[in-house]
Formats: sequence, structure tokens, C-alpha cells
Amino acid sequence: MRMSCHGLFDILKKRKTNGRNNANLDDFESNTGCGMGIHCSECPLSFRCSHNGNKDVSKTTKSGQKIKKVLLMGNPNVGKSAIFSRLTGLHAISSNYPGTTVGFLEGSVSIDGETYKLIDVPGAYTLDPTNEAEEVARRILDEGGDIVVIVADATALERNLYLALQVLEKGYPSVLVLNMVDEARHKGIHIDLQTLERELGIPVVSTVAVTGEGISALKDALAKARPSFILPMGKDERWRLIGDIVMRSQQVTHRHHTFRDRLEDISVHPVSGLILSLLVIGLSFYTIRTIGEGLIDYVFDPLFDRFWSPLLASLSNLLGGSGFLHDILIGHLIDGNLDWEQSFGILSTGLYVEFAMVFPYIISFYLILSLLEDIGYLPRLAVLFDALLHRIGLHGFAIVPTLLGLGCNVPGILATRVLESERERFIAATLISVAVPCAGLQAMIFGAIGSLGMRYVVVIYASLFLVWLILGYVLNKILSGQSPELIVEIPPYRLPSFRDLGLKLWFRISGFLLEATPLVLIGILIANLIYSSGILPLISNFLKPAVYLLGLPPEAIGAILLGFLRKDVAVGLLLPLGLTPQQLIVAIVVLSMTFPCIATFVVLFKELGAKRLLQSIIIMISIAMLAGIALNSLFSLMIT
Ligand SMILES: Nc1nc2c(ncn2[C@@H]2O[C@H](COP(=O)(O)OP(=O)(O)OP(=O)(O)O)[C@@H](O)[C@H]2O)c(=O)[nH]1
Ligand SMILES: [Mg+2]
Repeated sequence: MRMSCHGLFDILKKRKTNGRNNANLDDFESNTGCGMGIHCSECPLSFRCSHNGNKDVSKTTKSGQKIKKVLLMGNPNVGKSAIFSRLTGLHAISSNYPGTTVGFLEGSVSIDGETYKLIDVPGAYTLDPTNEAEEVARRILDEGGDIVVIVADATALERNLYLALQVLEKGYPSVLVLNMVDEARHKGIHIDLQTLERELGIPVVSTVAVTGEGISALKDALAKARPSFILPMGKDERWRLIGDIVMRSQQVTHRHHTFRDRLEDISVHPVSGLILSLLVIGLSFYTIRTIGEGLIDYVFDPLFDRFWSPLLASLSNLLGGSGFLHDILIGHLIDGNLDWEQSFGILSTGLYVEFAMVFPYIISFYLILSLLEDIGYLPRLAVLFDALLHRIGLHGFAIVPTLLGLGCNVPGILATRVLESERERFIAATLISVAVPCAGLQAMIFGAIGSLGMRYVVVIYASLFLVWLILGYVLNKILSGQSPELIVEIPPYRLPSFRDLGLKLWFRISGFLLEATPLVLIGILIANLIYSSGILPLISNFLKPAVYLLGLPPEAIGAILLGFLRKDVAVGLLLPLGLTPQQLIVAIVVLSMTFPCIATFVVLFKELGAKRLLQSIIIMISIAMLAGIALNSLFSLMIT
């Protein structure tokens, strides 16, 4: 059965801009999502994998055996990372939306005495790149490999064959993996592997990466990889050949609409979809908060109070109750007692801020985010919010980096790579740094100000959201260019694999602990030293005009400046200052918007370059001051 080029292509929405209609695959604006790139090889914080700029295609082991370089390539969201994880035993993050992998990962596997180095290449629809992730894919292929494993989604063979043919035309020994055959079976799609092998001239295996089905056949097939007889051709000819191949190798039988199909329709309908999205977002926030608070009240607070507190009390006695070392480690005793939030010792406030205030929310946030990712809800949000996001110069898919930024700005900014234009990346990255508070900061917002009244928390979130909207709108107006139309491939809803979900959660929270703990402890140490050294009044004096305009006491500036190290620590520093709720709101809003924390700063530099970073910083400081002054004036008016 022959289907049209886009018959299998689940494009939910396409819009015309400048009279261009982008339904064509070759100029397909593959603004395809984004992902949790925190572990990717190009992440400055990476410690799990290495960047390989090495142009040598193959290396040798100590025993002189040649290591074969295998590239795992294919369209976005076809299961490349899932196959990579199955083959190497490493954990590459898989999520149910296109563009999860934006850098690349390396791992190795030994099969029958042969060692293979596998590279999980970012997804691409074509070898004529339309975004940064596709450029990375193209570059890696150009660097060469011994074998290319082309991963295709069996439910969308026609679309997937485009890239497959382009790769085969290059003449690399290859293997085709038809992944997701479980879903193809449900959809009544049957693909004859032998016919496909004959048509393409390379070995073809079918797999279900999430269960491991077919993975051993894939391992065997690596040794049989061979170049295809397919020669380079033009675009039209390629599509004609794809049509012929699909007609000969694929059969589709009729099936009835399922509940899942109906739910998929409801989720993107302009009315029911919006209602559902508000429900999902509301429920997500509620669950995150409930789980976070539950963990604090029933696990972490009791642990600190019952177990850690007596240990620190003994250590405090041992150190004589005061002195330099005592104040650094245990902190200052308040009324003869330890105060988790105000003592400022590395072992007291340092560990408490990290584990009992921020960590519980990190766990609950990533649990819910990972669930939404794996079910496949995020691309649907992208479609629903596309119209709003276009008003602020962004493609609908920018919602995904933004949501990731709510966990940590670093992966959020990395994920902007799949946005097509440099202009869009700049807007998205700046908006994330300015107005998207990371989970650490949010945990502290709830901890510091939530207890005084939820209305104060609402004011902070409303201020951040308003700035996000207005700044986006203004940047969209003043920066030249336009944001491209939304063409998003919407994956089907999938039941998450709880094993993979657990692994992803573990990966993210352990990453948080490894990366954040040293910075939190250093932050507390520096804060402690600054406060006891007496240099704070000097800095505050220098910044007096700003302090005056913001209506804050001079010490608050010290805390805001320390936000450069860690925002959550900085909020912790505001707590002992005895600020009014209004002052706390101003300080937290200014703190959220001024500088990104150091980790985000490094990523911004890497992604935007020095000139754009400078522009972004100027925007951040100006907006932070404007928002702070506006809020302070508003509060003064309300009081008088
Ligand atoms: N049902 C089913 N789901 C699968 C299979 N393989 C992967 N998935 C799911 O498909 C989604 C995409 O998988 P990934 O491994 O992230 O895909 P990818 O090709 O690496 O995606 P990008 O990095 O975005 O290019 C995830 O939700 C996986 O759990 C499969 O064989 N069957
Ligand atoms: Mg991937």
C-alpha cells in the first residue's frame, strides 16, 4: 500500500509565514523539541561522558585490536537513545518527544570478541541541517564511522527512509533497525524484513528497545553490516524510490479508534486541549508541592532534628562552642542553639539548605516532569501554546526548554539548541535566565515566603510571568527576523517504562547532588566569611543608590550578589535579615532576574557566545532593576 509522503507524518499544525508553506520535508522546519541535555558530551558540567573531537575513525585496544566506531543515527524520537542504553548498559536519557538528545553520547560494547564504540547521534530528519542538533548529526557522519546503524520508527517507515537513504548514499557499511515494532503491530502495520533487506541491500532487524526484544539480533547484525548498492540521487528521485520500497515491503490493515487515539485528539483540540492542559499543569504543581512538603515534613526534617542535630551539638561542644573553625563548620549559635536556617555553618545551614529545603523539591519536580515527558504530553503543550509563544518571538516548542528550565536552567538552555534560528535561541535562553526560576530557587521561595502567606508567592510568580511575557514581546519586536512556523511531530501517548523512568529520575537527582552540593557548601562558606569579615558594608555602600531605589537594607545586596553562586543559598541569606514580606518579594524578584547562577552563566557563554551573552546580561540587570523598582513603588503606594 502506497501512502503519501506525509501520510504517516503526524504534523498537527502548520502555518504559513511569508507565503511559505513548509509541508515539504526538505525544508522541513524541524523545530523539534529539546531535552535534558545535562549529561550530554558538550555540557560544561559533564562528568559522565567525553567530547570526542577525534577525527580518527577507529582506534585500537591495548591488545592491538581495532575498535569499530558505530554511529546510531535516525529521525528524532525513534528510540536511538533507548537502543544505545540497551547495547552499552549506560543510561542515555530517553523522553517521548523529538530532540531529547542534542549533544552526543559515547559508549562501548563487546560482541563476540569485537569491541565497538557506539555514538548516540542527535536525531535528524535530513542530512541538510535545519537546526543545531541536525548540524551536529551531519558533522558526526562527515567525520566518518565504520558502521552506521540507522534506527527507524516502524510506525513511520516512509518518513524515516528519507534520512536512511541519504545515509546509504554515502556508502557506509550499514544496518537498518526497525524499532517500535510493538506500536506498529498495534497500528496494524506489517513490514516484511526480507523484502526491505532486498530493497536496501543491507541487513534489517526489528526491535522493541524498551523491552529489549531484537537487541541480540541487532548485536549479531553488526558483524554483517555492509554498504548498500544505492547511489546518490536527487530529492524527487529519492521520494519516488521510498514510495516504491514502502509499497513493496509494508502492509497496513484497518483498525478501529482506541481510547488512546481519542485522548490524543482531545489533548490538542483548542478548547478541550486547553482545559486539559490547565488541569495537567495545576495538578502537576499541586503534586510537586505535596510530595516536596511530605518529604520535608516526614523524612528530611526528622532526619536533621533527630539524628544530625545531636551529632552537631557534640561537635560544637568539642570545638568549644565558638571560634573560627566552629563558626565555619557549625556556624553561629543563636541563643545557644543551632538554627538550621540562620547559623550559616557548612554542616548546619549548608547541608540543611541543600537536603531539607531544595532536594525534596528536586525529587518531586523531576518525578512529575519525567512522567509528563515519557507519556508524551510535552509536545502537545507546545502545539497548544504556540500562538501565545509566537507573540513573544518563540516557536511553540520553546515550552519544552522552558519547562526543563523550571528544574535547572542549565538543561533548559542547552535544550534551546533545537530551536531553529539564532534569534529564537537568544530570546529563549534570555527569557529562561531572567524569568524562569530553577527548582532550587522555587523551593526556597516556597520555604521562605510561603509560610508568610501564599499570596506573596503568587505575587513573585506573577511578576516573573509578566516579565517573561513583556520581555519576550519587546525582544520579538526589536530583534530582526521572524520566528518560524510550528511543525512538530507529535509522538503517540506511551505508557512510561517504570524502570526507565526510575533510571532517569536517579540520573537527574544524582546529577543535581553531584553538581549542586559543592556550590551550595562553597556559597555558605563564602557568605559566612563575607559576613564575618566586615567587607559587606563596603560593597553595600558602593551600591547604595540601587539599594535605596529597591527599598532594601544594604545587607540584602550581599545576598543578591551571592546569587551568582547559587540562587537557593542567596534566598537563605535573605532570611536572617528581618525583611518585611514586601521587601522579601522585591529582593527575591531582583535576585531571580539579575545574574544567572554560575553554571547557567557558563552554558549561556557556550551557547550564545561572548557578544550575545553580554547583551543578555545587560538585559538581565536592567530588567531586574526595573522590576524591583516597580514592585517597590507599587508596595509604597499601597502602604501610603
Ligand atoms: N513502545 C515503544 N516505545 C519506545 C521504543 N523505543 C523507544 N521508545 C520510547 O520512545 C521515546 C523516544 O525514545 P528515545 O530513546 O528518547 O528516542 P531518540 O531517538 O533517542 O530521540 P531523540 O534523542 O529525541 O532524537 C521514549 O519515550 C522511549 O521510551 C519501542 O521500541 N517501543
Ligand atoms: Mg536520544
